[in-house]
Amino acid sequence: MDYPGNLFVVAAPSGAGKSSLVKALLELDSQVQPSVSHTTRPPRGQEKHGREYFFVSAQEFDQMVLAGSFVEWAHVHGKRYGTSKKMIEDRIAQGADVILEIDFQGALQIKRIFANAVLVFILPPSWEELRSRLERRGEDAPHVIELRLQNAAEEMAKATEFDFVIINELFERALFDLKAIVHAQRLKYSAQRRARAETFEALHIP
Ligand SMILES: Nc1nc2c(ncn2[C@@H]2O[C@H](COP(=O)(O)OP(=O)(O)O)[C@@H](O)[C@H]2O)c(=O)[nH]1
Ligand SMILES: Nc1ncnc2c1ncn2[C@@H]1O[C@H](COP(=O)(O)OP(=O)(O)O)[C@@H](O)[C@H]1O
Repeated sequence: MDYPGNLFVVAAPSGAGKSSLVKALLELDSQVQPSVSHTTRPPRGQEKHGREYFFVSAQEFDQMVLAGSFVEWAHVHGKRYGTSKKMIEDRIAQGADVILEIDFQGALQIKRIFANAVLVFILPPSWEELRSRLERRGEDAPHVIELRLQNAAEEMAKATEFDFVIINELFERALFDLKAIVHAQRLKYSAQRRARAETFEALHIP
């Protein structure tokens, strides 16, 4: 499918820093809009319904699956998470750039549907640092942190299937890399559209 806006997908193991990086990007770049997913996991301390996620019951999630409302959805860390079709299609059709913060299963599904989507994987600098970031964040119970660390190895093995990998050691450096990817994709896409318009004009295709 071809839309005027770009689609960026950021995935990472829990605690690698993807939410912090995406939040910082959104503050710097008003052309990028977030996609707010639906989830069956409970909200954390400061999270608000409709801002970080739409927090829904398992039944509400089932209804959305049955209604075909998700462009992708997946089981992650024992809960379900999904991206609503309307949320992204409306925005990229209007020319906005949309960024999805989803897991690797969702990212690979998105790439099958939107071939132009740019997939970025965020890695932590080390296992020790990943654990200490999850502990310092202080939002998850110890057993939840253990489950997230157990899942991290399988998730990180998928990094090779992504278009870009960023190592989030120094935050500002990682943010610079993410901004550069967004900028490069915009330039590439606008050059492609210009070339196509010129070809159509030369061939007298309206
Ligand atoms: N497939 C899919 N994954 C999602 C979606 N929304 C969030 N996730 C992923 O679910 C995982 C857990 O997210 P969350 O509970 O917020 O924990 P965090 O990764 O520690 O911030 C992360 O890998 C998210 O990227 C979605 O709509 N679809
Ligand atoms: N480069 C970094 N150096 C040190 N701490 C970081 C860095 N990036 C993020 N953090 C911190 O690590 C914790 C996890 O980050 P978060 O963005 O919530 O990760 P994710 O969304 O990938 O689960 C947060 O407390 C965040 O402030």
